[in-house]
Amino acid sequence: MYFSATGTTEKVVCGIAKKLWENIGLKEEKEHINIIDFTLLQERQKTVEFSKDDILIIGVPVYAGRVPNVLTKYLKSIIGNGALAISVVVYGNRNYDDALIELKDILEWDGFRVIAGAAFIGEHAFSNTLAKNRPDQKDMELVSYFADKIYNKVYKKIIDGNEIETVFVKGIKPYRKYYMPKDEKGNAIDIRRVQPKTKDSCINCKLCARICPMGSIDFQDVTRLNGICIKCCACIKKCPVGAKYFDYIGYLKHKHELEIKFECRREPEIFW
Ligand SMILES: Cc1cc2nc3c(=O)[nH]c(=O)nc-3n(C[C@H](O)[C@H](O)[C@H](O)COP(=O)(O)O)c2cc1C
Repeated sequence: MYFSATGTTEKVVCGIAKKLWENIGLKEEKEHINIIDFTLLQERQKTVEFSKDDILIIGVPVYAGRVPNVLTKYLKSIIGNGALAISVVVYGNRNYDDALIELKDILEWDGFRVIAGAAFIGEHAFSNTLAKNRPDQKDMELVSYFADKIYNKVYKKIIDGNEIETVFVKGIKPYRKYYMPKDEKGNAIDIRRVQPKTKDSCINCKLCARICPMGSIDFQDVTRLNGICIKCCACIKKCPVGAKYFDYIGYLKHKHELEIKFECRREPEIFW
């Protein structure tokens, strides 16, 4: 299961699932694997329930150092019934702060047994240069290694007949506040009300309206918003003619600051 507005979380979660099912030796993958992409609003209106024999691999991007708050209600509605879970967060090379521990806590609240966790890095949604093209080949090698570790942990315990241990992941409780960017004078830059604009070059293909995770872009008039914008940047990064953009000065400064301050490559962290 994943939420992935710009595709990086999807790549990591599907990479782990693919390697895990290769290790298990599943041939007819469709019989055993169920992919739930809950990026779109209509998918988040369905109920999802697991059984004790399932393994869930679930990933969300890090927004403001936490699990995206618009997803909390949906994530808390998943019914675990004692299934095993692997929690994954993907962040844009700044930090994942308390997102991984928060996701693990939500899964436990749902009734899952969380046996592994990971924080991977994906190209930052705001930028075309920060963590560019990640997860890359090196990241995907670690994805495979992580899947091997999960396989060994589960397989060995099943053979030995022991309970599979739950995992400790990095993070602080109580969780820190949502990360808020600051201007040069130290004042908070609030980008919550910022909305994307549309250039005249828009070809009205409606892709942005179809992929908006909040269903907020008006289908009849794609320059209008009918709901909230979470700044996921799906409409910006996926527009075939580059017609969507943000021009709010505080947002642009924050993006520029991130690109400079967090230029140095960070590496994924895995826990099992
Ligand atoms: C609203 C918003 C807030 C974000 N906050 C953070 C953050 O706190 N730390 C960080 O390193 N990356 C942050 N990012 C970057 C995303 O975590 C990163 O781009 C991720 O790869 C996006 O996942 P996706 O491609 O699956 O949508 C943020 C992105 C958005 C859209």
